[in-house]
Amino acid sequence: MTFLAIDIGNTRLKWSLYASATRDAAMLAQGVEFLEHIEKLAEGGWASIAPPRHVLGCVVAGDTVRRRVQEQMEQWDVFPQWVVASSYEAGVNNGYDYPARLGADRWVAMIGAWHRCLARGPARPLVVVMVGTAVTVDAIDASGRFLGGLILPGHGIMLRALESGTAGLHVPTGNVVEFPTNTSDALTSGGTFAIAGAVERMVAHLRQRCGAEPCCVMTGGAGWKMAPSMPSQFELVDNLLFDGLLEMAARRFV
Ligand SMILES: Nc1ncnc2c1ncn2[C@@H]1O[C@H](COP(=O)(O)OP(=O)(O)O)[C@@H](O)[C@H]1O
Ligand SMILES: CC(C)(COP(=O)(O)O)[C@@H](O)C(=O)NCCC(=O)O
Ligand SMILES: [K+]
Repeated sequence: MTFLAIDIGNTRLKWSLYASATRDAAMLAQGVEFLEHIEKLAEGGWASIAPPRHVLGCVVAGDTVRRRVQEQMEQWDVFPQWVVASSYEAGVNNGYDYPARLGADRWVAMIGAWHRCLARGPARPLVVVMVGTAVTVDAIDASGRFLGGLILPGHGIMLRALESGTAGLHVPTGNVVEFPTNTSDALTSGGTFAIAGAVERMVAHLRQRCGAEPCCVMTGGAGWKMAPSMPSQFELVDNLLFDGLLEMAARRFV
């Protein structure tokens, strides 16, 4: 009864195989593939795993990528399900104007984070930050309603935008410092504090809106880069998307 969870972002595909589609399932195998290399999954990471009984994935990288990944599953007799954000799932209400237009990865991350915080105590408002190709900063109130969220460029996109829009900003990666005194540090610190600042504003807005201190969770491939510069209450969670997919799978595949 193994279960394969897949998270396809705009840069990388992440997958995780579980012994069952249940909340505390044992993880059997995990892998990461850059989108340029997803044709190799069937003969690479997925060649040696037992055929999964269920597959649930979220994809924000477009239909062509999704089809290419599905082709890699033809060796198995399984019909993958792909998450589409809806108006309600797994305890979370979706306040987006058009619920289905919310990125599936944001929806899954919020559901994972919501249950993670609930497992620790009474419901609190929640801020979920995902630092991937883009950065998203999403807010949920203490009743489980997604109130709305921010989308920002990620580190790579910010740097490329500055490089292509100016004549003099082609420099190596720098360090994050409070008062940068060279171009490299100025660019790296600018990007990092742009993200940290947006996050601080969202935490403040949510605290004000709900009148309670939010639970704060961060995830994503570039989360470790942001961690030292984040407001102190943030917890970095590597498997948040997979936690969310497991929550959903436990309800779908019973
Ligand atoms: N080893 C790495 N290789 C490439 N990018 C990395 C690596 N470690 C962290 N990153 C950062 O993580 C981002 C990709 O994170 P990820 O969560 O996989 O994004 P997405 O979900 O959008 O595909 C990259 O934009 C990069 O900034
Ligand atoms: C905001 C995103 C581009 C983030 O993508 P990622 O950085 O995870 O690759 C993705 O969630 C997306 O395409 N969302 C759809 C638009 C929306 O959420 O409003
Ligand atoms: K992502």
